[in-house]
Amino acid sequence: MITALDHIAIAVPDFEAAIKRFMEDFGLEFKGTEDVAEAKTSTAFFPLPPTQIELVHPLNGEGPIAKYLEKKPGGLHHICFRSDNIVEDVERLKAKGYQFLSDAPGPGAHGCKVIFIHPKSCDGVLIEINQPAADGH
Ligand SMILES: CC[C@@H](C(=O)O)C(=O)SCCNC(=O)CCNC(=O)[C@H](O)C(C)(C)COP(=O)(O)OP(=O)(O)OC[C@H]1O[C@@H](n2cnc3c(N)ncnc32)[C@H](O)[C@@H]1OP(=O)(O)O
Ligand SMILES: [Co+2]
Repeated sequence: MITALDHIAIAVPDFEAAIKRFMEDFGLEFKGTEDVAEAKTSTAFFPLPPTQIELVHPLNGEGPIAKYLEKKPGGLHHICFRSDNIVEDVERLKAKGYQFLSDAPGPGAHGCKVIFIHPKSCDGVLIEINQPAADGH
C-alpha cells in the first residue's frame, strides 16, 4: 500500500549552487548528500514534513540525470511514493498495465528499495516507489 509522498525530486546542473539555494535562500534543513552508485546519481535531501525535497545530479557525469540534463536546464524530475510492501504494489500496478523500468526493486538512497514507473504510463510523470529499510531512515 502506498502510504506517503516520500519525496519530490529536482534535477540540478550545479549541485553545490542548488544545495546552497535550498539551505540559504529557502532556509530548509540540509540532511546531507549521498551518492547512489547503482543509480549513477548524487542526491541531497531536505526534509519538509510530511515529505522531503531530493536534489538529483549526475554521478561522475553519466546516468539518467546526465541524459535528462542534456535536454533540459533542470526541472522537476520525479515524485516518489513510499510503500509498505513494494513487491505487492509492483505486482498490483503491473497487473493494471503500468510499465516498470526494471523487473525488480533495486537500491536507492538511505538503504531504501526503489523502482520506477515509465513516465508514459502516468501522464508524463516519472514515478518512483520506495520502501524504507526495516530500520527506517
Ligand atoms: C538515488 C536513488 C533514487 C532515490 O532513492 O531517490 C533516485 O531518485 S534515482 C533518480 C535517477 N534515476 C532514474 O531516473 C531512473 C529511472 N529513469 C530512467 O530509467 C530514465 O531516465 C527514463 C525515464 C526511462 C528516460 O530515459 P530514456 O528513455 O533513455 O530518456 P529519453 O531522454 O530518451 O526520454 C524518453 C522519454 O521520456 C521522457 N522523460 C525522460 N525523463 C523524464 C522525466 N524525469 N520525467 C518525465 N518525462 C521524462 C522524455 O522527455 C522522452 O519523452 P518523449 O520525447 O515524449 O519520447
Ligand atoms: Co528519488
